[in-house]
Amino acid sequence: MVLSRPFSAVHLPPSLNFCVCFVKVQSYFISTMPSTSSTQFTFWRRFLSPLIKPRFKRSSGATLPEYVPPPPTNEQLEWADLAIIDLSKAETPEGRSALAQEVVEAMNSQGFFYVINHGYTIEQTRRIFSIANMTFDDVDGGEKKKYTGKSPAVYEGYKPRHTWQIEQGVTDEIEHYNVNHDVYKKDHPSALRPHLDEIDKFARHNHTHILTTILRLMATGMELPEDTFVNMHRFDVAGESSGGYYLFFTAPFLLDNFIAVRFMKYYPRTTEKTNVYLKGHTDIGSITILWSQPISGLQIFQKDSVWRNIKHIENALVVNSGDVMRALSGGFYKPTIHRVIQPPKDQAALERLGVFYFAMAADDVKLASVLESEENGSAPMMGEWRRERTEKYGTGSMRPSSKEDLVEEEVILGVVVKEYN
Ligand SMILES: O=C(O)CCC(=O)C(=O)O
Ligand SMILES: [Fe+2]
Repeated sequence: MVLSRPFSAVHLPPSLNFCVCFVKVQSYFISTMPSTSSTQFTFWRRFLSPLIKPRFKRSSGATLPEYVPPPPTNEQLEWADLAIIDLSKAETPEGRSALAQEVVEAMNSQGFFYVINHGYTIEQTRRIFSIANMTFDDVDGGEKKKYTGKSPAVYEGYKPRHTWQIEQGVTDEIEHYNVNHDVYKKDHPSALRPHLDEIDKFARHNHTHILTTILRLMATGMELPEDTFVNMHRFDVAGESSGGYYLFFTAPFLLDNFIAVRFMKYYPRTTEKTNVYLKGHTDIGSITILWSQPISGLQIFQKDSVWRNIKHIENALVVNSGDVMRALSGGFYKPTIHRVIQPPKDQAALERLGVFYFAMAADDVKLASVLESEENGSAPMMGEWRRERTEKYGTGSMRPSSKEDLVEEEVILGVVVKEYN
């Protein structure tokens, strides 16, 4: 540790000198913190950022290899009949109250819905898919290793293939790259750096336009004040804190918000052991925004106990809610079980590229129903839930349910979590 720079303010009055030294030592401490843990926080980074040497430069103008999406399947699968929410109608109060009812109905019937007119053009969306593809195809193994998430409790950076158990003796073929919604919070592989501003805009658009509108519609659908859920999903936790003594000195180290853009690539399976690529599950977080892509395989488990397929709609979003919305809404919005199986024959040999925005509440949000007036002491905090669920996922810790066939389960923080085969 080189102390000469942090302690270079020796000509200032002692009290000021102490402050400068304190801040600089803090800044050194924070800049060296392991970025995978929940101890590295936006507030301090923002506050001290002028004092921290940038770890990489932004640049732009690099060419982006174009990803050409494959055609949709020609096979006649059994498709789920999902509602289409036209987000452009949310611009007026009348439009919003009509859409809120549509969202409630869609959530109660299928649990998934499409969103169109979300504000991104086909060209903008295609560029994001090109960036996603490049993240897997144009980064070498050494760099991938360097940017692989260090903790199983946090989805950050790459998640390599073969880290989850699908069934006995079968692991996953899925590679991730997770980007915190605060895109500049961490360093990224060199191929991605010229495109960080574009990813940043994408994260902000997903958050401030799409997620926020959906959360408002869901609150309105429950006759709650429009911003009830939005307030729990602040883009920048620290930016909204009041700056009181406690928050200033303590809470920033405890708070974060693990909303992330996720790029995902499924590689074709070479073993015939199972056609399941991602086991039936409900999502850990609150809202999942899936940018529709043409390779089939995503299925939802419907009320008549039939798995039905999600059809691709060009430049639409496929939206669903997860465990967190169930908790916050007191069961009003229940998550729908879904899985990914091997794509149909005409697509089975293709790689399946996905782009997502996974929203979670901020770590300091208690996962209790907003309808309960009494404080629910046993409800977990978002941060605990996120860490426990993420850490246990795919480890094979689930056990067969004694009540339901083909279901495995375990109890996490007092909540029964299930997976479906
Ligand atoms: O790849 C997909 O289509 C869905 C993935 C998914 O359900 C998930 O990552 O939670
Ligand atoms: Fe999912």
